[in-house]
Amino acid sequence: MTYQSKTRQFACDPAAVNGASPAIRAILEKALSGGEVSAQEGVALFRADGADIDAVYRTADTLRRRANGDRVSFVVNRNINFTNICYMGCKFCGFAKRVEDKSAEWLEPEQIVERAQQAWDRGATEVCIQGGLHPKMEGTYYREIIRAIKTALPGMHIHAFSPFEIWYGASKTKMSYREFLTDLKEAGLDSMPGTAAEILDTEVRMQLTTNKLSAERWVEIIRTAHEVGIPTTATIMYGHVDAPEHWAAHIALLRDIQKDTGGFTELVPLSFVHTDSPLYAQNPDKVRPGPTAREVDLMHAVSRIMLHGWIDNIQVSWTKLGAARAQQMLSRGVNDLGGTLMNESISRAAGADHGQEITARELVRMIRAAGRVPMRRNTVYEVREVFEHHDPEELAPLVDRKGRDPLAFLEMFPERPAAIEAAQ
Ligand SMILES: C[S@@+](CC[C@H](N)C(=O)[O-])C[C@H]1O[C@@H](n2cnc3c(N)ncnc32)[C@H](O)[C@@H]1O
Ligand SMILES: Nc1c(NC[C@H](O)[C@H](O)[C@H](O)CO)[nH]c(=O)[nH]c1=O
Ligand SMILES: N[C@@H](Cc1ccc(O)cc1)C(=O)O
Ligand code: SF4
Repeated sequence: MTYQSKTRQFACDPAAVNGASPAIRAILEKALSGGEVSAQEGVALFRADGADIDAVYRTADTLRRRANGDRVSFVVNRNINFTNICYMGCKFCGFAKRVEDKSAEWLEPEQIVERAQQAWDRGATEVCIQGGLHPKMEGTYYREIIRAIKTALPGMHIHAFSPFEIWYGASKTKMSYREFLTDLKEAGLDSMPGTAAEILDTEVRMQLTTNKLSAERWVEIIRTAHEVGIPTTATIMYGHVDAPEHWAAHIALLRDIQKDTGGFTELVPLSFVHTDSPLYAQNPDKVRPGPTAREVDLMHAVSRIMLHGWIDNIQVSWTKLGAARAQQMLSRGVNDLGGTLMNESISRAAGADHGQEITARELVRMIRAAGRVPMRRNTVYEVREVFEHHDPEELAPLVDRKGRDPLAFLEMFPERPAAIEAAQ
């Protein structure tokens, strides 16, 4: 079955393309009238300059408004990295530690459940769980984590395990990807992060990592997840040894998968954090220190344009960019600010300094300050509450589980609870 696009529309908006050069104008007009921007045309958009850049941004903003209106969404969630012990040696990663390292961490199922329970008590609807590929870990541990959480918190959405972790679990249990994914779904896995994608290009991957899942396997596992009914996010990690050709091909590949499966919920561009990354430290002449500001703007805008009608949620990662830049991306085609996260570690381990958590209240304020309407969603983009009123006193009491107003509930914690603060 082919997934049908819901938001393809066929009206060009001349104001968006005013002032652009003929070549760029033609591409943008095609996008605005419902046509598909090819990978080659995507490269031209990534290379846009001068007045062309503004036309790219205006087009992305117009398409964003058509797809999402004025709403900007976010999800109340907690990030749980159950181990940072990993020997895969991805060169860009500052998160992985060896068993003997002082900061090495391993969480038992009870500790994971305890963190999930604290998150639930603060109004979280999702736990986002990923970890290192611990050499001694049993492949059955992934299932164990899911069962432990679902037993204690049947209503918590479990967004967990990258395709690389699925590859690892399937190899260790000697199951096929389909069997392993079906088993996890049966245990309660609700959706998966589309991380481990990095850049889906063999030559780039060879420079980033020697042991990581190939691009072909990433695609195979993602397609299988979608086929067995597990939706996933999609990511691209950019700004290191890559170029516009890789970005446009990567986005076009995601679009092709989506046409077949409809299983992607969103795209999250992840800017490479170079500060404490071995990749940059070992080769500062060849590796870029993350994307430039212009590249960050264009990545969000061109993703919106190329994916329009196929993946209509473009998320900005505040952990990579910080709140102020994340807010600016709302005029570059972005309609989602991701999760509150509570404990962010992967970006911090690579040297990012944007904090561990943004509260729901802060996100609401950020979105309002950008003139948009905040919307709390669940992981699969179902609306949970819309904050239409600009006066916080007027906020309709938007009721979540057990009749509780989750924002009122969050207010009970003006400070982060000590247990959350202490958790790494
Ligand atoms: C740290 S891994 C955890 C899951 C699992 N170990 C894996 O590799 O799939 C999750 C993702 O974090 C991102 N990441 C790691 N280091 C990064 C860095 N220095 N800058 C930006 N993103 C990074 C990568 O996209 C990676 O796939
Ligand atoms: N956990 C991290 C995320 N997660 C993305 C969202 O919070 C969420 O899980 C998704 O929106 C589900 O729909 N993003 C980061 O950049 N860093 C994280 O650690
Ligand atoms: N944004 C990803 C998860 C993620 C986790 C850690 C990162 O460093 C980056 C991304 C997802 O939900 O699909
Ligand atoms: S990106 Fe994932 S697999 Fe690679 S070293 Fe880091 S934690 Fe391990």
